[in-house]
Amino acid sequence: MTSYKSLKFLKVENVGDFVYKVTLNRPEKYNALNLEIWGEIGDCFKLIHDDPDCRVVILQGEGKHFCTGLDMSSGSVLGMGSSDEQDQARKSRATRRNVEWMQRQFTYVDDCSKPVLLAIHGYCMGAGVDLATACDIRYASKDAVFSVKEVDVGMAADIGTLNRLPKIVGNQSWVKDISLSARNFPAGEAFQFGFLSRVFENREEMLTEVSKFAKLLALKSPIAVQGTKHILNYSRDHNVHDSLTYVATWNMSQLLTEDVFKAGLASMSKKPPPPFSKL
Ligand SMILES: CCC/C=C/C=C/C(=O)SCCNC(=O)CCNC(=O)[C@H](O)C(C)(C)COP(=O)(O)OP(=O)(O)OC[C@H]1O[C@@H](n2cnc3c(N)ncnc32)[C@H](O)[C@@H]1OP(=O)(O)O
Repeated sequence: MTSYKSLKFLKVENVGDFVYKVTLNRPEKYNALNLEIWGEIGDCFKLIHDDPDCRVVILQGEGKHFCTGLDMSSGSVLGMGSSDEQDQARKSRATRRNVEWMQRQFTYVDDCSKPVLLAIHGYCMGAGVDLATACDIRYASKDAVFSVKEVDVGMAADIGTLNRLPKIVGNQSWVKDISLSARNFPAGEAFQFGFLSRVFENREEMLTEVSKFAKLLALKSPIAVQGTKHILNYSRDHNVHDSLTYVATWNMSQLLTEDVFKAGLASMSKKPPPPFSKL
């Protein structure tokens, strides 16, 4: 069974106060994603999903860059699981399975019950952008450079960017501009179009501020925070009517939490929130 300690390319730290820090840890390759690290991302966020000691995650990259995308030296990712003896249809099915597996690993981040705050520095390319779109809140330092690089390596991006990014920024024209051209664009532009929440002068300042924000979220009711992420994701993927029906049903049970009373009392008396039970 996977544990945090068994992960080779991801460093997972419980930094206290219910905050976990997850670091892509392959700095000598600028955190390029081979299949092992790809799978570890999924394994890690599956664990975090049910971990009562974690209420908020900070995701970052070790070294000079956050992530330069797919590991271009790891051979044909797409051919995995197929053999020369197979006919074309069977080979194609294997390709489909591989792409879906890769998509799933990032979807574990999107579906993770805990909010994932992403701190980007340096390059964020290709699969790095795919991963970023699966996170809940994105920050970057001024030095960050982005590229939806896939067109320049001969493919349509298929791990999330083309699916999630338009919903994040709500601007098809800009998404097509950056995705068709595969051009580099700076953090300021990513902020301007709504991909980032904030841009910081440097990485150090970003990590300090993101840690403060993570601690703030972790002090709040986990029932309320996790419910809010879940409902926002649901409403992103459904129409307003269905989403209203869903949140009414969700809150049939979740409004019965003791947290409503505890948080409400603290809020009314202008006191800091009380400690909430683990979830
Ligand atoms: C079904 C598939 C679904 C997934 C699709 C995903 C697609 C994508 O992610 S597209 C984007 C792919 N990434 C790239 O094309 C970037 C490739 N890297 C570069 O262009 C340069 O490394 C870069 C401009 C980022 C930096 O250049 P610089 O001169 O500063 O450094 P380098 O000497 O090139 O790199 C340092 C070492 O890191 C290795 N490396 C960096 N990125 C990758 C990568 N993506 N894949 C494999 N290796 C990478 C680089 O080879 C150097 O290693 P070494 O030679 O051992 O020192």
